[in-house]
Amino acid sequence: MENAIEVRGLVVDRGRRRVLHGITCSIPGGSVTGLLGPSGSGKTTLIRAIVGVQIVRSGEVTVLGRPAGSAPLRRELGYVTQAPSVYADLSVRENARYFATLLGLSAAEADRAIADVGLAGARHQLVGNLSGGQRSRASLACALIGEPKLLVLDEPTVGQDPVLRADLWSRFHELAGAGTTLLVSSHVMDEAGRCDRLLLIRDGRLIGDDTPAAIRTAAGSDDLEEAFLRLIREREVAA
Ligand SMILES: Nc1ncnc2c1ncn2[C@@H]1O[C@H](COP(=O)(O)OP(=O)(O)OP(=O)(O)O)[C@@H](O)[C@H]1O
Repeated sequence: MENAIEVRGLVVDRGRRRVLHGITCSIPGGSVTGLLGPSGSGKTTLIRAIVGVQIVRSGEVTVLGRPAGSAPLRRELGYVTQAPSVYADLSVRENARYFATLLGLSAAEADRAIADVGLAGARHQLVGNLSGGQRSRASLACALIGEPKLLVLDEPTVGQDPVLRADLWSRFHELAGAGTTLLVSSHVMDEAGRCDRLLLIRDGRLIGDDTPAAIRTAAGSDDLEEAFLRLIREREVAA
């Protein structure tokens, strides 16, 4: 399958610190790729470079065949940040309909996205009165409107209960089955096994880029958390 994202030699400095040290990876189209790593390892920075809002020191990021951040990508890409980006003083439905209108889409598209994230029952509630997990889902619904070709989700399952998390992951795979590419960051290792591919990042360097099965085999552990730790130790020994 063709790659939806190509990252070559990406170096990013934030403040006075180098936070990405020459990342190179490819993300195949129509797949769910997990971006896993500890807090502060550079996941959000890599995501920001992919969505085109990060100043980069050097390297190249190509998204759907165009340089990251190019204007035509705006309609092709849905980005959900860690902080929900919805209006607190509007209802779930008003938010979704507002985003649909911006894209020239119908109210029905907005309602479908709300149902997709399991918020149909709360559609008339003000976003400001929702729980944190519901607010994240409202944000996700707005990103789903218009069926973007690429969905970049920064920790979308934080604060969700196990049933909803499972539902969201099923939805991600349905979307991928229909051709959407998803890049999903998480620091929850039990979610890693749900991805088609994994990018493991630590201290701004990629230490794994493969399927969960291949990462388990390479590290000699069925447990992905343990496999990740072994990969870290191997690199420390080699350094
Ligand atoms: N605006 C900024 N100015 C300076 N340094 C920053 C800035 N934003 C992030 N950093 C630093 O860049 C590094 C990578 O941060 P990043 O947010 O990409 O990590 P992360 O893996 O997404 O973490 P988390 O899982 O906690 O969200 C961290 O060391 C962080 O302190």
